[in-house]
Amino acid sequence: MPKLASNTASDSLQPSAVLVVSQRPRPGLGRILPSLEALGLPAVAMLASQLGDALPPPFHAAPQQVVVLAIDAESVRAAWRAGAGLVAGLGSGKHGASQLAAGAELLLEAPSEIGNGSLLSAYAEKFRALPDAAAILAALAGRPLALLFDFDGTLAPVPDHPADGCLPPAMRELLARLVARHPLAVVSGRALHDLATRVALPSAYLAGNHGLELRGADYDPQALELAAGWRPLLDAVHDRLSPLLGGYPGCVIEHKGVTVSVHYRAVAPGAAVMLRRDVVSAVAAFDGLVVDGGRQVLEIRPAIDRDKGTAVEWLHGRMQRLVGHCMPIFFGDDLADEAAFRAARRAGGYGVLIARSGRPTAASCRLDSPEALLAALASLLD
Ligand SMILES: O=P(O)(O)OC[C@H]1O[C@H](O[C@H]2O[C@H](CO)[C@@H](O)[C@H](O)[C@H]2O)[C@H](O)[C@@H](O)[C@@H]1O
Repeated sequence: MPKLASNTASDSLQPSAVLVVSQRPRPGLGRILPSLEALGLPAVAMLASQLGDALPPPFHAAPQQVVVLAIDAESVRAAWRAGAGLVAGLGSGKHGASQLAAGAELLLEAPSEIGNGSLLSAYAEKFRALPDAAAILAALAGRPLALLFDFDGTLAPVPDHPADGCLPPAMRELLARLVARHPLAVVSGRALHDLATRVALPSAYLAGNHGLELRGADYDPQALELAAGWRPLLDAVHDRLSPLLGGYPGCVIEHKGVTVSVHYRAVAPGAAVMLRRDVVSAVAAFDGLVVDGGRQVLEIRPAIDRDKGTAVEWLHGRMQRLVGHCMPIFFGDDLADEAAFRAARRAGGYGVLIARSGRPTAASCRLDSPEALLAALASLLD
């Protein structure tokens, strides 16, 4: 069966589910699920070892859309690594203190506190009031950093048409100065050759097609070979979708070699709902592909463990081999950037969300726009 991912664009400040997580099986845990469900959320209990690098998808929730109620410190750490939207602890005394020390953002001392709604309000407040990244970046000036950027919506304004995305001259000039001090990468959903032309910074690392294509001071032949093997399938899905999407005025289909984007920014809103449904059911006929949702775009890609997060891990590893320890900071704006935020966070760095207002995210701070990013980055040169 084809795998259809459920990465849909939602800016709601309400979580989609609560996971009750413990390190060891605890038969009594099921008793607290009804009080969580009374908050209006689906709730399931699971073991910390089931969380892995990203949360499993009960109810098709992305990690940042989930609250974890952790029963012990190890579960707090596992939830944090997996990118849960909010990590709360449940326990009192020393037990609770160890959960706070492990990174719990909120502590409920007893199950009776579940009903007070603090889980939901802490979740909404966290994302409504994401810290200003400008102050954080200014404090990092002079430290060894690895700077990793998304392209569209982050370094460059989102264009009306895919062909029009371009790096503003002031941003290019600033990046050229930054790359002389810090290893720097651009990690994009665009094809690598397209990205390389638009970025035009010879010493920057590049990742195209959401991490399926990588380019740096050296190459990763394994990743490139892997990507090439998927081309025939992507050709076939492109050929299937092209005539279908001809019936949707304004729709743009972009074949990027190993992924395909369907842009519906200019499609009438009512028709866009049908377009999304048609694309998902057409792709379901092809084994081995997933459809991810972005902002006014559907991204069709191979169902393999490569994304912007794996790209950040690979690039950061390469950079550290060249320059020694450096803290990764990933700047991004869209849902595909969440995996990269999680990877930066796991490596002890930061994600910076570029957005006019907060939304559930694994980023730890926010800037309003590419223009605000330009100003904040300049402080790294002070
Ligand atoms: O990962 P990124 O660098 O942010 O690239 C994501 C996609 O960017 C481009 O699409 C963007 O512009 C489109 C034209 O207006 C718009 O429809 C879409 O919503 C934007 O995301 C690019 O064309 C895609 O290939 C990238 O995957």
